[in-house]
Order: sequence, then C-alpha cells, then structure tokens
Amino acid sequence: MTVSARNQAPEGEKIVVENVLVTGGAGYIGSHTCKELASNGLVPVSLDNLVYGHREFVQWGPFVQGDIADGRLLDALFAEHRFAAVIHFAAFAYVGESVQDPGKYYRNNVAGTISLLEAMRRGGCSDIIFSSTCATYGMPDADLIGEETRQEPINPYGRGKLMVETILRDYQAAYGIRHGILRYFNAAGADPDGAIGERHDPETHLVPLAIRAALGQAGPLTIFGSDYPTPDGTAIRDYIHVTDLADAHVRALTHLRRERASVVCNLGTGRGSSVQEVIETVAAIAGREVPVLRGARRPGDPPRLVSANGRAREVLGWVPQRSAIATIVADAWNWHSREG
Ligand SMILES: NC(=O)c1ccc[n+]([C@@H]2O[C@H](COP(=O)([O-])OP(=O)(O)OC[C@H]3O[C@@H](n4cnc5c(N)ncnc54)[C@H](O)[C@@H]3O)[C@@H](O)[C@H]2O)c1
Ligand SMILES: O=c1ccn([C@@H]2O[C@H](COP(=O)(O)OP(=O)(O)O[C@H]3O[C@H](CO)[C@@H](O)[C@H](O)[C@H]3O)[C@@H](O)[C@H]2O)c(=O)[nH]1
Repeated sequence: MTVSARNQAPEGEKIVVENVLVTGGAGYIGSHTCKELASNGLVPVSLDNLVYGHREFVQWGPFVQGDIADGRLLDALFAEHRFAAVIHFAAFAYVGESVQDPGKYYRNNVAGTISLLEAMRRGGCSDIIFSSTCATYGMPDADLIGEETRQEPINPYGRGKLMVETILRDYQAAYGIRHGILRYFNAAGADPDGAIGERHDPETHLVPLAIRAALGQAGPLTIFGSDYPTPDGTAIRDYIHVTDLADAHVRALTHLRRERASVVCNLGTGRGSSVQEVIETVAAIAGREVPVLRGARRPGDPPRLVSANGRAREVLGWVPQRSAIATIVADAWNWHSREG
C-alpha cells in the first residue's frame, strides 16, 4: 500500500489514491482510525448502521449508512470503490449483554463478519484488519500476556471474537484472504485536536465514567472491587490511547500489503494502571475530586490484564506515543469537558 501517496509523490509521478472500507467508522476507534488513514493519504469509506455510531464522527472520507449483513449493499460498495483493504470494527461490545443475549452477539459479530468476508471474496479484496480483544484471553494468570498465551474467553463476546479469529485463518488457507488480527487491551483517550472522542451509550468504560463523575454529569463512580490481590486492592488494566491504536492499524495494513503475510498482534503498553490510579489521575487533571462508591467485584473481571507488546514493536515498528495514563486522561478530559 502506498501510504502518504497524495502529498509526497514526486512531481510527474502517477498518484494512486487507495480506498479502504472501514466498517464501524462512525464509532469510537473506527472514527479515530479514519483520521489516521486520511492523514496517510488513504481514503476511508465508513460503513456504519449507526446503532451505536455517531454521524458527526465521520469527518474523513465518505459515509454510507448500512449494515455489514447486507450483501447487496456490500457488493455495490466494492464495485464502486475497488477497496484496497477492509478495516473491520463493526461489532457489539457489551460483555454483560453478550451473556444475556448471546444470539445477538454471534449474529452481529460472527455471522456479520462472514457476510463481510464473502463480499470481499466476490469483490476480489484480499486484506482485512480485524478488531479483536484481550477478552479472548479470559482470566490468564500470566504477568504479561503474549500472543501465544492461551485464549480461553469466558463470555460470548470474547468467544465470538475468538471464533472470528479462527474463521479468518480458515479464509486465508482456503481463499487467500490475509488478515491482521489486532487484540486491543483497554482503548481510552481522545483525538488530541479535540475533533472526536469516546462516546458509548450506555457508557461502561472506566475513564469516561470517572471523568463524567468529576464533571458532575453522572453519579459517583462505583469502584468494582477493592479486595483484589494487587498493591492497592483495585484491578489493573493496560490502557492504550486510541490514536496509538489508529496508528497501529495503518501500520498493520502496510505490513499486510508489503509482506503479503498475515499478522497477529496484541496492542497494549506493557504497563498496567489500577482503577485507583486512574481515579487519582483524573482528579489531578480535573483539579477536583472524583466522587466514588466502593462496590463488589464485577463478575468475570480478572485482577490484572497487561499486554506484552514486543511483537507489535518488532513486526509493525509500533511504539505507543500517547499512552502514558496522564496523557490518555488529559486528552479524554479535554474532549469531555468541551462536550458539556
Ligand atoms: N473499546 C474498547 O476498549 C475495545 C477493546 C477491544 C476491542 N474492541 C473492539 O473494537 C471495535 C470498535 O469498538 P468501539 O469501542 O469503537 O465501539 P463502538 O460501538 O464505538 O463502534 C462500533 C461501531 O460499529 C457499528 N456497528 C455495529 N454493528 C454494525 C453492523 N452490523 N453494521 C454496521 N455497523 C455496525 C456501531 O454503530 C458503531 O458505530 C469493536 O469490534 C470492539 O469489539 C474495543
Ligand atoms: O464503573 C466502573 C467501570 C469499570 N471499572 C473497572 O475498571 C476497569 C476497566 O473496566 P472497563 O473500562 O469496563 O474495561 P474492561 O472491562 O477491562 O474492558 C473489557 O471490555 C471491553 C468491552 O467493552 C473489551 O472490548 C475489552 O477488550 C475488555 O478489556 C475494570 O477493572 C473494571 O472493573 C470500575 O471499577 N467501575
């Protein structure tokens, strides 16, 4: 893939602008990735049914409202845009809901992905980047989770993501469709320019909930468990800035196209922050207290999930730039406090 083709081609050289289909491009991570694709000279075409997305987040490239299950729509899009590759974010991502209504999750996240892959076959597109998750590892006891750590998901959301990983391997073997499987740890933060940010409805993620509690836009934050075997008793996660995730997607696309080889990477920092540390960081940046309640552990939450990230560094040349917890919180704070 010719990254940065538009602005940096020498005079007289033919400029090739490549289109990339971004499913879920109106969502949180998808919209930030569209910005990064555009700044690398690529044209993201966002396909989103707006069940959870936001039309105003699509600011880079065309928007198409529709569903990945709609094969006819996909055929028309592949014919019109001749996509060089697909980045596939579209999915439901509420772990608790996936336990209550697994059919909804397997239909959208697994069957929907098969619909997309079949359209890629028909449309002659052979590169896909897939949003996987650390939830595929379940409750690992490793200090640092590597790509070879056993994947034993403990809920339908994680199991569906793992099924898609398996399907992608089978599609590569049978049909030559190459994949980049990116297992994100905890996405957080917002566009440093403040153009877009994190908006899930309902919101379940720690950083936005702590900020909204500090702003008085939501009730006190409930700390889910203070009796974990961790230094301060609260659970530890590996928070990764959404713009670092976006950068990794462009790098993974470049890798697929240049090396003609699939890749599987964890995307995390290798460092963990506890719930208590995140709350203290929010309070310091906001200059006000975060009101909290102490509650029970959330079922299914492991004490600690921290990624090894050597492979992403070596294979993609990826080095997180904005993922210090203070930078994540500062960018998220700027976005939320402006949103009002
Ligand atoms: N946020 C995280 O911490 C995190 C961590 C690991 C993995 N992930 C994965 O990353 C991806 C993006 O997550 P996000 O936080 O940006 O979520 P999000 O809900 O903000 O974005 C997902 C988008 O997909 C759209 N969508 C869902 N089903 C669709 C369908 N059938 N057809 C078309 N559009 C559809 C939604 O409207 C939404 O805009 C998801 O696949 C999620 O499972 C997220
Ligand atoms: O009100 C809250 C919300 C969260 N937490 C804790 O904060 C940490 C982070 O929680 P959250 O922001 O909800 O993220 P996770 O549950 O760690 O994220 C998982 O859930 C995502 C689904 O949205 C998956 O995609 C991710 O891969 C997976 O790490 C956990 O220890 C939670 O128990 C609280 O204490 N109080």
